[in-house]
Formats: sequence, structure tokens, C-alpha cells
Amino acid sequence: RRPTTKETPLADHELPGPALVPFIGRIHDLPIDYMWLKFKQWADTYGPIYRTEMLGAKFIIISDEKIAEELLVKRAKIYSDRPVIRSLFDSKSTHGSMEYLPLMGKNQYWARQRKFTHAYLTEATNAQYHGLMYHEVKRWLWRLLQNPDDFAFSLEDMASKVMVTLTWDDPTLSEYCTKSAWGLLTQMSPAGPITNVLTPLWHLPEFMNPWKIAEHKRHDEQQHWWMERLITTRQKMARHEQRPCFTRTFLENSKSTRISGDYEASSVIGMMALVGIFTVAGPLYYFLVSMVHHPDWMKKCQEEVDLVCGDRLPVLDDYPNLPILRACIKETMRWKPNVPTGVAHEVEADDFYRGYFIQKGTRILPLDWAFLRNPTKYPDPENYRPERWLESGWPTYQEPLTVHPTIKGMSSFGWGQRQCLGMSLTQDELLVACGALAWAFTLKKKVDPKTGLEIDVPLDKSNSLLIVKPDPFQMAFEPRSEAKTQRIIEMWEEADSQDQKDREAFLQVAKMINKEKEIRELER
Ligand code: HEM
Repeated sequence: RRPTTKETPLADHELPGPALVPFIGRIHDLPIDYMWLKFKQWADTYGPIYRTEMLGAKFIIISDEKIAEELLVKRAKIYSDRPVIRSLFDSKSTHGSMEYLPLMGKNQYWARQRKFTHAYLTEATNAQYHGLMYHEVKRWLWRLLQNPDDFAFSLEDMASKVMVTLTWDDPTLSEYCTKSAWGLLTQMSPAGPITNVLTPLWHLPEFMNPWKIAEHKRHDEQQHWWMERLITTRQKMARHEQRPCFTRTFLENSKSTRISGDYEASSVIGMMALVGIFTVAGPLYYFLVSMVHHPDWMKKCQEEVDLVCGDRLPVLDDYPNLPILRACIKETMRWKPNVPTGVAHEVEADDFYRGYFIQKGTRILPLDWAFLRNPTKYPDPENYRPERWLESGWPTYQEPLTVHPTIKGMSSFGWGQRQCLGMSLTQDELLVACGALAWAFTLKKKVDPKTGLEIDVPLDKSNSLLIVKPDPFQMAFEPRSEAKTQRIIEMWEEADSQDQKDREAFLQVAKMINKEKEIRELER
């Protein structure tokens, strides 16, 4: 564990790590792009737990799951805070802004919003999302038929529509919500504004600080939109026109929650809508990439779905019978993790671990890229091998196959008290969406009409934000048969028409109630 190179002289209790330059630490050769690869490279030199520094901020990078477990789970009491994100105002909510649950410090707002979010998402999961995932997946298949080249938009829009329908029962909000999520994701990522890395720049006075000016605008617009959603819901409720959704549930029960009022409620609900978009879109994109590169597994998924579902789309109750599909989804998330650096925790008190000193305020980075490329747990880690989840003899094989493989509990969802609250939603949406893709299409490389050659789908090109997605690429969605093409069209037309009827019927009832109310008031 102790490094031997001359460049890392150690104080007695100091962790190994790359040589540090006074004041700047080690940022000069840490690339902003694909930062996780450099962290992994250092891990290969300095071991599964090492330290580095950036402009005075201390970091510990962990690349062994056991160590992450020992620190972030077993010692969660002092390892569950978050570091400040420089380019957001009050990201930790130390001063009561109460806006971004996943970024909050370990304070009272975090505790009550975590509870709230957990309760709402669990209710939705138990109700199988009131059927809305099936609805949105039908829309997506139909859109893929109509405009396959626009798949990136329709993929993200599906994930967004699921979230905005859960939160406000209004799928038309999806495009704006996706933009808003992108704005926040960029602002909070080290690869976003330069002020997240060269942090002193953030402290320039606002009149000469373009980053603060831009962030004020972004923040205020987002906050205004969240509040508008809450107020609109309340107004619709007063006219009996609001169908069930998270915001309505909150407004009906606001007296019995610990959420402090409209501002906090609009934020916790708005944040829930945002956080479920790019997180789910990432594995969906990479499922496409994985299938295009592995036609043999594509075929196995199709055969399994055909056998289990026949001429209907997969539903959540099919889960136990779709182990191959689940293995392909889980292996996608292992092979191409979409939060590859992991999300940092901050230590709240001085501590010792294996004789090493960990200072209060240190940021702990559980490096998911490294966990998922551990050759002992995942032999042949660089390759896509779904069989590691399906065949005994692989270290990750687990029975029964009606339950395993499951993505729940994967290292990608984080650790201890801060572990992700969206595991079930992610699992369910991926099963329904990837199952539907396998039912409907053969996912293939696109052929260039000019050259007749296949267009490559790159494996290692992505952005470098905290939640990554592949750079734009081209591919083909080949309908599996004329009958399926027809079925996709019929299914969407039926679902869409039923949805419109349901909405109209609800408004009709509202009209009657309002009319009766008016009459009663006139009689009084
Ligand atoms: C593939 C999909 C997803 C991945 C990989 C993912 C990953 C993560 C990670 C790494 C964290 C931080 C954990 C830690 O600090 O140790 C997190 C937190 C969180 N996630 Fe997810 N997530 C996903 C989907 C979702 C979805 C769909 C939702 C909700 C709709 C969600 C809601 C949250 C929330 C609210 C937190 C904050 C928890 C806290 O700070 O206490 N996530 N997620």
C-alpha cells in the first residue's frame, strides 16, 4: 500500500498519492475530459485509496468497493456530507435555500426532503407508475418509426415525459424540463463552468463576473418555473381540473408534512422531475450502443421477449421471466457507467482509516469506473459479457434468476445514507423501454447510402459531465416485421386516443362540479 517512488514522500499517516504542487495541488495534469480515466490511472499507481488536492481542496479517491463500504456505509455517520459546488448559489443549502436535494449538505432540509422523495417515489413504484411508463414507451416506439434519426431527442423526451407526468401530470412540459435539467447538470459539473475548477474566479464581484451573472439568470428561471408549476397545480385543483400527481398529493397533504411551504415543495418536486431524466437516458443510450455492437445479445433478448410476451409489449410483471434482458441492461450499466466518477461525499470529522489520517472536510470520491473494471469481480472487464450475470462460474453470478440480475444496489447508485433514491424507477423504466425495443426493432448500424458502408458507432466518445451520455451518433431501428410496424402504430393511436378521452372525461366531471357549486352559491 505504501508507495516507493521518490515523488511521494510520506508523513507518517499520510495516504499515498501523486506529487502535489504548493497551492494548486494536482490540477495541471488532471484533464477535465474523461477525468475518471486519469483517476483510474492514478489508482493503478497509488492503490485503492489515495489522496490528491485541487486548489486547497483535499480529495481521497477510492477504487475498491470494500473500502467504499467501510467508509461510506459503515462510517456513514461522518461520511455523508456533500462538498460545496462553487458555481451554484448555496448548493449545500447551508443558508436555507432548500433547492437541490442531491447536492445538499447533511442538514435538516436534506433529511426531510430525502424522506419526502423516498415516500413519493415508492408510492409511484408500488402503483406501477399508474401505467404511464407503458404509455410513454408506446409513444417512443411510434416516434422511432416516424423519425428514427431523431432517436436521441425522443429517447430523452420519453424519460422526461415520465418524470413530468409523475410530478405535474403534464407531458407537454417535457422539453422545457429536459433543458432545465441540462442547465443544472452543466452548472454543477467540473466539466461545466471554469469556476468549478478555478474556484477563486467565482469570487470576483458580480458586475465583472460573467459566471455569476449567468448563474443568477439560470437559477431564477428554474426557480420561477418550479413555482409556476406548483401554483398552476393549485389553481387547477381549485377548479377540480387537476388529475393525481405528486404536486397535487403534496397540496392535499401539506399540513401533515415537514416541508416548510410552497418554495421548498416546488423545489423538492421540481428537483425530482429533473433528476430522473439524464440518469435514465444514460443507460438507455448505452443499451442502444451495446446492442448495435453485440447483435448476438440483441437476438437473445428478442428471442426471450418473444417467448415471454408474444404479440404484446413486456410489462413489469414479466420481470421474473426476462433474465437475459436484465443481464444485458445490467451489463450495459457496468460496461458504460453513466456516473463514472461517482458522486463525492464530504467527511464531517477528523478520522483514521487503516492508520491513515482523513481530515475533516476531505472529499471522498467513490470511483465507479474503477469499481466496475475490477478484474477479480468482473473478469474480462473491458468487454461486454452479459453471461457474467447468467452463468454459474462467474464471480457475479447469483440465483435465483427470477430475481437476479438486478441493478438495485449496484455501486453506480452510490453509498450509505446518500444512496440513490431512484433505483426502482430506473430498473422499471429500463425493463419496459429496453424490452419494448427488443420486441419492436432490430438495433443496427446504419449504412451510408453514398458509400454502402456501415457507419461506426463509437464506444468511447461521451461528454464529461457528472452524468455522461455518448456523443451524438447514428444508428438504424429496423422494424422486426410489417405486423409489428402496424401494431406499434395501432398501440400508440389507441393509447393516445384513450388518454385524450380520459383527460376530457375528467374535465367534464370538473365542469359539472363547478356548475353545481355555482348554482349552490347563487342559491345561498
Ligand atoms: C442509472 C440511473 C441512476 C444512477 C446511475 C444514479 C446515481 C446516483 C448517485 C451516484 C447518487 C449519489 C449517491 C451517493 O452520494 O453516494 C444518486 C443520488 C440520488 N439519486 Fe440517483 N441515479 C440514477 C437514477 C435516479 C432516478 C431515476 C432518480 C429519481 C427519479 C434519482 C434520484 C436520486 C436522488 C434524489 C439522489 C440524492 C440522494 C441524496 O443525496 O440523499 N436517481 N443517484
